Amino acid sequence: MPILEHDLLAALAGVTDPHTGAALVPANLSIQGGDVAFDVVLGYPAQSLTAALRQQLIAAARTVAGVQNVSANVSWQVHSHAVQPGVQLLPGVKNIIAVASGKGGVGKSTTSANLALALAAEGARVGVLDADIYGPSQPLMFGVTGQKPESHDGKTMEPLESYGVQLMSIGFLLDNPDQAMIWRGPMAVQALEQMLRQTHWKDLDYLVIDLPPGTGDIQLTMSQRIPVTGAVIVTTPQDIALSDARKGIQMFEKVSVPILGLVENMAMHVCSNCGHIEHIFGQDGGKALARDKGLHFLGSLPLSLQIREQADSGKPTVVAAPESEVAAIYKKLARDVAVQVALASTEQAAKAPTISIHRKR
Ligand SMILES: Nc1ncnc2c1ncn2[C@@H]1O[C@H](COP(=O)(O)OP(=O)(O)OP(=O)(O)O)[C@@H](O)[C@H]1O
Repeated sequence: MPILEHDLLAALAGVTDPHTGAALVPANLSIQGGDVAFDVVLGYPAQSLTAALRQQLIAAARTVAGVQNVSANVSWQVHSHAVQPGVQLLPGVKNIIAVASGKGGVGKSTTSANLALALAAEGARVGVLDADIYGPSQPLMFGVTGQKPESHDGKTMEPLESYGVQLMSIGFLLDNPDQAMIWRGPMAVQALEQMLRQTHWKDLDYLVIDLPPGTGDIQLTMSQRIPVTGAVIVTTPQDIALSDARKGIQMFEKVSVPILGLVENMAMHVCSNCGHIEHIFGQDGGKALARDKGLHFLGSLPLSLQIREQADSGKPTVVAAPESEVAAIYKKLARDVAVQVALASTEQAAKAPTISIHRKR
């Protein structure tokens, strides 16, 4: 019995992308006798999902009359993103994700580190730029305190590498890690931009930038000068953090940087003795803010001793306890961010004028 392509496509469309909910579109479809072969390419790193999706697609194809053998290949590819007009692109970097918070101490650096490690765990090539001049904490979180970046040509710096992630931090360039940075805005922006552009980033799908907290001149100028794909806002559910997060959102809106979503950190505390849940910083404030501003809600992280201890010991949760519930939240969050990056690219492409080239006869 001949396989009807229409029936096959309808069956495959029943398998949806776990993050976007959209039907998966098979490419390179071939039908020969009872043999069916096709590829599915996701637009975000999804190493942990491909095997299960492949099984679902094979099972769906086998429901179609006449299908005997199915060969399905599920892979993913990250595309680079168009950036704000007039901003110089960064060689070796496809997408830049800025992680920002209005208020200090809400967990922006912890989220940046775990986000980067979770993207890497999903198979992406990832870098982190620690631009937090007030308290560079990535060297500590990645266990590379005291190490210095090398330069092979006297012009560019080689990023350090930890857990497969390329790393550059303002902290590597200070002689004394406890030294306070007392830079005025323009000087800080210049130093940060230099550090960004003079690092020899190698073939990155994503560069995560841990921005300094606040919404002042430094953050505003950096968002204008750095080719940012989009921003992730980190907040706690506490009113004061939410009010500062609102200012952060306004800042990115002002400079036309898309906001990829909002993370609610320290959302609840689970007592390690009795399991009782307490909302120390308030309940669902981040969710409500995301709803109010029409932003994608990326998820909630608990206030957890494990998150704090693992980050402090130079091994953030995603690498210290990769099978834990918390690591699963970070990995889902990372895939969600990557999906938002891919969607931002599509939207940007849709806004761009279509250019058709006609050959002169
Ligand atoms: N979900 C969490 N549970 C427990 N502790 C956390 C959590 N998130 C962050 N922390 C801890 O809170 C402190 C502040 O976190 P972090 O340095 O990530 O915040 P930040 O917003 O980057 O701060 P800064 O304003 O200094 O840049 C750190 O000690 C960190 O380990």
